[in-house]
Amino acid sequence: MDRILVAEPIAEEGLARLRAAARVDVRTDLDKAGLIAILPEYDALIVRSATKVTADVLAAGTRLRVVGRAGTGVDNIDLDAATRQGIMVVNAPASNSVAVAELTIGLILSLARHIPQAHSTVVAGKWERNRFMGFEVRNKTLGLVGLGRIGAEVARRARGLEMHVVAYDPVVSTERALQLGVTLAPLEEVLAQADIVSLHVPLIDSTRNLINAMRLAQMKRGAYLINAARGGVVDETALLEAINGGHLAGAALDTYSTEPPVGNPLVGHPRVITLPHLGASTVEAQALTGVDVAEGVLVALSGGSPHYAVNAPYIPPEHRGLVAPYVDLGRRLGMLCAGLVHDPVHNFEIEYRGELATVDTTPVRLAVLQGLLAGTREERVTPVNAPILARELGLKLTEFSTEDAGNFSGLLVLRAQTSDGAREFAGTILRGEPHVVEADGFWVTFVPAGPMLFTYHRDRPGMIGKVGTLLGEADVNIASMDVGRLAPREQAMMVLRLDDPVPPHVIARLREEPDIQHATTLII
Ligand SMILES: NC(=O)C1=CN([C@@H]2O[C@H](COP(=O)(O)OP(=O)(O)OC[C@H]3O[C@@H](n4cnc5c(N)ncnc54)[C@H](O)[C@@H]3O)[C@@H](O)[C@H]2O)C=CC1
Ligand SMILES: O=C(O)C(=O)COP(=O)(O)O
Repeated sequence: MDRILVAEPIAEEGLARLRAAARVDVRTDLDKAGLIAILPEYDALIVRSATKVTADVLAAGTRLRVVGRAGTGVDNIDLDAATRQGIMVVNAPASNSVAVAELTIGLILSLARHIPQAHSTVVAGKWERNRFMGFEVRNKTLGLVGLGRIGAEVARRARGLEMHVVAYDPVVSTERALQLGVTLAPLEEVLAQADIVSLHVPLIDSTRNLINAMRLAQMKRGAYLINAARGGVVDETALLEAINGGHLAGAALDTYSTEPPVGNPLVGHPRVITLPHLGASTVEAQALTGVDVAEGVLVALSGGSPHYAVNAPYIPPEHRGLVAPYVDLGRRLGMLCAGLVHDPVHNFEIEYRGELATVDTTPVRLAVLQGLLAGTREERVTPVNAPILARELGLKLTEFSTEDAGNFSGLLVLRAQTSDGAREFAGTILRGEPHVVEADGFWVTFVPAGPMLFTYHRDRPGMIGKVGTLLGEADVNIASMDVGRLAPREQAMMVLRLDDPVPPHVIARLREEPDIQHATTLII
């Protein structure tokens, strides 16, 4: 049974799903050294934003197949290191958008009416009704930087408050913006027009310190900044200067460059509202997040295609039933080809025929690459790191589709082009199970699974008996057998599926047979 380490609090709904399918340990007490010490025992790790899943943490996860982020931002996970190690990263980005948007509206109104500051004075026994003159947000302009899931939810709600909304987002279409009642504009115009600017971009290389001194200077004098995205998007020193210098009226922050923001001079500033990264902290968002991340992690552990995979392709539900068995077949076909073709290969070709020609076959390609590389590397090869490894090796792959699949509904063909010509392997799905129908140019039919023996031999009476006797003497049980040949008494291939691995001395004996040119055993 798979073991899952949950390193930060997630909702009971999510834990229940995980516990139904795996052994789950909730350990929210671990520091980095403690995490590294126990991670080798786990197949999956689940975190929120506080755990830094750095390259050295991932390196300790020798069994780790998936990291689940119970939330949206994955800036605390070293995605490159995870990808290189073949570890899938999944998150739950659809679950907390409304929670963050509602908090943002709370911050807009808090800034406009000084709600937190006024509350503190009453608690302190004061009654200062003239000190906290506010302004109405109606007819004011909200500038959004990032109009993705959260930005869009904020826009809808701000429109309900009768605000004008302008936004900068390099990928959002004008149609989408129009639907939301938002005017798109370049970043400097958004900053110049807005009375309140709110950030809703991910922390990635291109957004780090996006809101720097120059951008802050482009903001309207007396405007406010809200950051419930990530601290690293704002140059916090420049922000403090902009507030102290009087260019900005204030700010509201939920996120900081370092969390908790110990020693951060913005904390405690009379014109800065500070929250302890509460954007996602609603009962509803946490319940959804827990369930989404649990599902993603469990699908990843089962070798499937999770909905929210950050570093792996996603198969749309309508194609899943069709594509999933070919993903399995692709990996096995790749292993078979790598196991039987030992000549240098100039180029691999994948041909998708019949029903496969109509769907997105990216996951099949990744699985073929995984199969081709699986036996050649010290590190684990998965669909996540297979493309990087293939690129590093200079492996060339071309793909094409053909609608015709002969008598099959779909056919996956893998061809290895060598200087001696093409070596062809093909498979299909029969009764829901992957079957090879062509192995190295021979028409044989078998399920590629478990210990297998392949002989390349001359078709002669008694060959099958000889091989059977040798295996029998070594107590190797034969599960199934098939023979393909180019012509009677010509070149042939025998394929045996076995219940037990073939001992090396049996292979050596087979290779001594004058009519057997090659005998190879593979475990697929
Ligand atoms: N405070 C909190 O507790 C939470 C914070 N977040 C943060 O909010 C971020 C956004 O979340 P979603 O809206 O769900 O992500 P999303 O991916 O749906 O939207 C992000 C948008 O930012 C845009 N963008 C990227 N670079 C940009 C740039 N340089 N300028 C302007 N726009 C740019 C993208 O095109 C995209 O439309 C997350 O990555 C996370 O860091 C998310 C959830 C909770
Ligand atoms: O989902 C996100 O990106 C968040 O920032 C929420 O973080 P949290 O899960 O509350 O640590």
